[in-house]
Amino acid sequence: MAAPSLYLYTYLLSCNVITLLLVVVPPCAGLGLDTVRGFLTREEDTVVFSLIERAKHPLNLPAYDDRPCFGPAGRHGRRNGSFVELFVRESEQIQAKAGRYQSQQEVPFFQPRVPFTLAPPYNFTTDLHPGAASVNVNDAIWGMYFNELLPQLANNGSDDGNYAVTAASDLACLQALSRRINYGRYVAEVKFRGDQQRYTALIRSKDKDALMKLLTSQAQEDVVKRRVEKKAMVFGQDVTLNGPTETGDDTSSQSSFKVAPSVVYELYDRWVIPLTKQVEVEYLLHRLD
Ligand SMILES: C=C(O[C@@H]1C=C(C(=O)O)C=C[C@H]1O)C(=O)O
Repeated sequence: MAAPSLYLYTYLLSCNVITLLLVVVPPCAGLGLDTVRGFLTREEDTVVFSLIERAKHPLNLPAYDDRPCFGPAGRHGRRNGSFVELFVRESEQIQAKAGRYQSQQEVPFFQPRVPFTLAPPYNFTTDLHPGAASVNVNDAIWGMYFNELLPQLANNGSDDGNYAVTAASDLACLQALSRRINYGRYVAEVKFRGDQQRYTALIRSKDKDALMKLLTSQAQEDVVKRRVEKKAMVFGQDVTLNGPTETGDDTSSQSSFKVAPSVVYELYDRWVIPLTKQVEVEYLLHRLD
């Protein structure tokens, strides 16, 4: 049985067919720049809606206190992070058990402690290079979300004690942002496959600046920022059956939208796009591992 395949292999190799196949056919066809950009465009909807949801609630500061007056005490009587941290950690555990992180598109903020047992296994596609697949910037996303974005997002109402609902909204925002930003791994994979020679040279010389320059498209970034600002205007209107929508034409003030479109623009400008590009560079640096 083995002999014919060995002969065939030797014959194909001698014709350089295998080498040709390996070079011309990428290991996972079907992933292209249009496809990955289409994914990012759809993710914008999820990000904007999650921000609109969180903006319904007041800040609810006690939920973010590292020494909360509620929640289980940790070992030696020490508190185990804030209520929100606990909420995210435990929610991720059940989602890990249900298989969420079997997909490479999903990256948890905390290491899952439990095996995936709740659902039948699914054969997720593995488009990423194994040596680079674990690259992510979830720590930076966590800090940015709580320190920079949330204070601009939450409404000005007083504490309503509804911490579980507030934390669930935070989790939705964090997961949407994480999926969007860490999807930079897929974008980088596509760009690498599209220009292997140039990327390989820069990866070998570990030239981060040149990699950043090569993967950047300023025109695309401008489109993305203007589009998310517009989505915040369109999705953030009050819809009524009588006459035109009550708010939301381009001349309305920022405060008449559920989330200020300028906050969404700035979020993408200062954080989402730069962090996505950071993921792309980090991924590429491990692309030949
Ligand atoms: C994601 C891409 O790579 C970079 C990052 C972008 C983004 O985060 O939206 C947009 C353009 C590029 O500078 C891309 O080319 O689409």
